[in-house]
Amino acid sequence: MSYPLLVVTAVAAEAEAVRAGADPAHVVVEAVGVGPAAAAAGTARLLATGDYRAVISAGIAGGFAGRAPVGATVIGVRSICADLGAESPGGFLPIEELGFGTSLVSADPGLIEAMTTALPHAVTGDVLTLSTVTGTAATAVRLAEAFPGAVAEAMEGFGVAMAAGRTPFAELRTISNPVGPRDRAAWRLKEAIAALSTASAALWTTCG
Ligand SMILES: O=C(O)c1cccc(C(=O)CC[C@H]2O[C@@H](n3cnc4c(=O)[nH]cnc43)[C@H](O)[C@@H]2O)c1
Repeated sequence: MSYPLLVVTAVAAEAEAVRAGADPAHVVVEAVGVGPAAAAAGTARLLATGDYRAVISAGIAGGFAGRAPVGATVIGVRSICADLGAESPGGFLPIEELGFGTSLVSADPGLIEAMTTALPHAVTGDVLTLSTVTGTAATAVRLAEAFPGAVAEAMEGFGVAMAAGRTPFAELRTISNPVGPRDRAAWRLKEAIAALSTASAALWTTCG
């Protein structure tokens, strides 16, 4: 028998949605906190204390205009830490240009294939990880231009991916709000959580 799949979320509401329809013998779901540091620390702790065949970072996210609308399901092919680097007079310098490693983790191709088969209507693309949620149109435009493959932004994927190391990794998101001017009251939390539950249940039929 193979090891279970580990799904890491930020908050309990996301974990409950992901658990829907999952067999706990095959899928373990844990909420570890908001942001890349909490995500990395929580994932590392879980991987050090149990055996898992793969790790998925799952939850809600902001969607880039014209790429992932509110209510969409997103499969992250790459998780990119968009604010890891340095400012310079000429603009943002990613960590790669500083010579200190990587800001990008590619998802496991086998997981992506299984997820796109289970979720044929999902949007596939890069998911940005940010410690600060985008709250202005100017930042949304800057990020969309700097990351043409980015369809969504959230706060945990890259942290989970870095902790996963050689364990196969992927990111699953459902869109609660557009990336742009902050309007927390307009976030479609209920709809995004429902979409996360539906997507997860579909996923467990093939990946669970
Ligand atoms: O208040 C609630 O009921 C509730 C239920 C589920 C989730 C939440 C959250 O606040 C989760 C925070 C989580 O959301 C991700 N997220 C969502 N939109 C964005 C965004 O535009 N930019 C960055 N992150 C976003 C993020 O991963 C947070 O961990 C509340």
